[in-house]
Amino acid sequence: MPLPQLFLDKMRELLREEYEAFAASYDEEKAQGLRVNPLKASVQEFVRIAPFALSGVPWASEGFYYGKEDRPGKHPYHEAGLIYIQEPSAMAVGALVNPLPGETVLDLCAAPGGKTTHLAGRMNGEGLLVANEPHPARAKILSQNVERMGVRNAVVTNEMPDRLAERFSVFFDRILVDAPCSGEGMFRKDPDACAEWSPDHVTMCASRQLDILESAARMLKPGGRLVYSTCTFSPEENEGTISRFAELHPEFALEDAQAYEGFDRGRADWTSDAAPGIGETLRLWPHRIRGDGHYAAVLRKMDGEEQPVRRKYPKSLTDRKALKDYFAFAEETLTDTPAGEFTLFGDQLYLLPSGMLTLDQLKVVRPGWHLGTLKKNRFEPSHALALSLKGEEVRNRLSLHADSPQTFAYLKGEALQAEGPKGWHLVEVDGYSLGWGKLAEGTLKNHFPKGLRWPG
Ligand SMILES: C[S@@+](CC[C@H](N)C(=O)[O-])C[C@H]1O[C@@H](n2cnc3c(N)ncnc32)[C@H](O)[C@@H]1O
Repeated sequence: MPLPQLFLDKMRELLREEYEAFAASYDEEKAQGLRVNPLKASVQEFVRIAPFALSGVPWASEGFYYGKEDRPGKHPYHEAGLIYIQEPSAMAVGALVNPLPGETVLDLCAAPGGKTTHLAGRMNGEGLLVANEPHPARAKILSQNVERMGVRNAVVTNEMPDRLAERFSVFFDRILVDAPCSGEGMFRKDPDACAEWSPDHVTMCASRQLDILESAARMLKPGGRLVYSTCTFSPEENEGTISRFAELHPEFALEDAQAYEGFDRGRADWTSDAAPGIGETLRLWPHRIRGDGHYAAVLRKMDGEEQPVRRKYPKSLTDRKALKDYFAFAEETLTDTPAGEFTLFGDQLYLLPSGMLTLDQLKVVRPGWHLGTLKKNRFEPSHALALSLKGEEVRNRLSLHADSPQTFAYLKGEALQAEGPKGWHLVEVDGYSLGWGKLAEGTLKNHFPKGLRWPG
């Protein structure tokens, strides 16, 4: 699709002598990236077993470029949640948020989950991660990715930012606003962004970004870190949005966003009344690095009110009778029973991450770690539970190799022949959990979810 002429004219004016190199980058092959999921495997472990031509992405320790011939998205390791396919520049953002285990973190515009799963990996299952996405269908995909990556401590909500801000005022240590934008950096892969582009659309995006940041500001604790990012070049949505926000919020200061070779800085001369520190923000250009276009700013909330309201925490489910079948399953199948604050959504049983507030009256896709379904007189474990378990946490497992025909048969939904005790078995690929099977009389009934099965 041809690029909008008004866009090209504007870029020519901004970039001057660099414009030709920039324009030529749209005809070059896109850099392909994947990120290793440390909840499943260490980077060293993955590099040892991966059948791909990998080379490191300099700005993210978990990130790699892969070869032209590689198809990591179609490998069993992808189903096992060992990897997330992510555009390399996008990995710079999660690295800037850099949450620590135990912190309270919000990803406000999170679908499909590239950055959320990056943050979850760095949190190592400790603390609370709220991943929000207002678009319902996209929120569902976000939740599926959170599950595939075996994340235990995430809640997925489907709300507008201002609704979340009412509940979570002054609550988070770190917030990421990976804002909806005009997507100029994605024109190569997203023809819709290209077709939708207009100067008015850029203006509308900038105004929406400011609204989203306004809600984020209300939810951040004093001392907390706010990271703002876009995948567009327009100064209105980058230096412009951040400068307007800084004008309205003197309690926020821009901090130095760590730059790597080839990264550029935000341009004070590309917006009116540039915020002090706009030169500490980052611009990633496709003609300067191996990756798409991005912008990122790191802000710190220097002061502000402390926790203003009485918090409402969820009522815990104490009905041991309702949980009886779950505990029986766990005792029989797992070496250690996951426990804590349980909650039921219909017949679906979840464990809430610790420190979570009540989710009453909010739209929630996933209130925590999905354990499974309470059926009549029995408990059926979820796929999410399988993917979050390590082999040693399960009594019975069926270990397969990535290139074994049995692995592909399992992924297609076929039953497998197997020996062992009757009951639930964790199916693993090279030691990484892939899903459940239920064994009886030498046949392992396939519980790999129907919607995820590979074509036969
Ligand atoms: C750039 S994408 C996020 C990509 C995501 N962070 C990732 O790494 O996979 C922006 C997201 O913001 C969502 N969005 C649209 N309007 C929004 C709003 N008013 N508030 C919050 N998010 C919004 C879009 O549906 C989209 O999923």
